[in-house]
Amino acid sequence: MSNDTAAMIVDSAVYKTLLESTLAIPWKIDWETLRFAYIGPQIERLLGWPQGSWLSIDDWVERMHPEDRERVVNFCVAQSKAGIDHEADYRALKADGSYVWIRDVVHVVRDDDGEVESLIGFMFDISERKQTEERLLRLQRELEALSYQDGLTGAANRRRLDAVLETEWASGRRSGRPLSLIMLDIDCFKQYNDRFGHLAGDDCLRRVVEVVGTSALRPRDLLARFGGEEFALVLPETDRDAALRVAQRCRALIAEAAIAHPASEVSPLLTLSMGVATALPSDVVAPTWLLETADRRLYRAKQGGRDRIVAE
Ligand SMILES: Nc1nc2c(ncn2[C@@H]2O[C@H](COP(=O)(O)OP(=O)(O)OP(=O)(O)O)[C@@H](O)[C@H]2O)c(=O)[nH]1
Repeated sequence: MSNDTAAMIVDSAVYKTLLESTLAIPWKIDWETLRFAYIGPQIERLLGWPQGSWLSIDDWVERMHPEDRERVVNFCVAQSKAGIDHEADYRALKADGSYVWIRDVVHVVRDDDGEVESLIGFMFDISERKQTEERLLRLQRELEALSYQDGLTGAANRRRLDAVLETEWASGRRSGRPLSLIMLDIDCFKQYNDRFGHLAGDDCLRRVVEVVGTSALRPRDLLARFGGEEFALVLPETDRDAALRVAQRCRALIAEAAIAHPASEVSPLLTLSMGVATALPSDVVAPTWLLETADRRLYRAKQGGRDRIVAE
């Protein structure tokens, strides 16, 4: 044995030890036969399938989450055919039936003629990273939801109301369907607070949201807290008569809820005043027209003695 050969044998033993002692799992696939030429023994520790059970690319495909399979296989095959190094994240099936997130980093090896000869790569266990990513995504979604929600009542907040009004206005302009808005305000709420205290006032606001929330039943309807004890109900694709019926239902539901309000000037039970506005969204009038008109009508409902609806 020459010194060079002996050195090569020592080198390959060193490489093998190095490869098989890393957390990343090395592998090699022969491109012509699509069979595993090698896979690190660490694979058994990670996935539970013995080293010798990885025979062909089919074993790799079958041990992949069905939802990831098509995307990952199509992508890897296309990149390999094009001779492009690539990486893919997917869930690998463990022998116990659970899944592990894997990042496969693939190098395409070509022969002297430039033909693809084999694929070599490393599989990395990225479950922890994925879990962190998912946690962050969940937090982000929660934060997003919170930033569109009124903290006290859980109704949509002013920001969400403005955004929904804009999109529903645009949608109404396309569809030619009317958009309605009801402004609702609790009657003599100052006296309620004065009588029962601010915390009881907060509870009352929550209760009103709960009750009014059941009066508009379509998925696109939106109840938002406009500020203080004033709320807005957005009713897409709803004409004036239908909006008036929703307002009447609100009034009836609040009466049915029978929230005691002995300090009210209007009734011993809590009541609402409402202004209803309907528009055919067009380029001429802005969505603020709805807010202003409903608010003006609400003011007239207050002036007219409260506990009433003004719709024109
Ligand atoms: N508890 C509580 N009260 C609030 C909140 N926001 C606004 N208010 C109270 O709502 C009351 C609104 O008073 P006004 O604007 O005079 O209205 P009102 O007493 O309902 O009278 P009318 O609307 O004319 O019937 C004030 O006392 C505010 O302090 C809140 O988040 N919680």
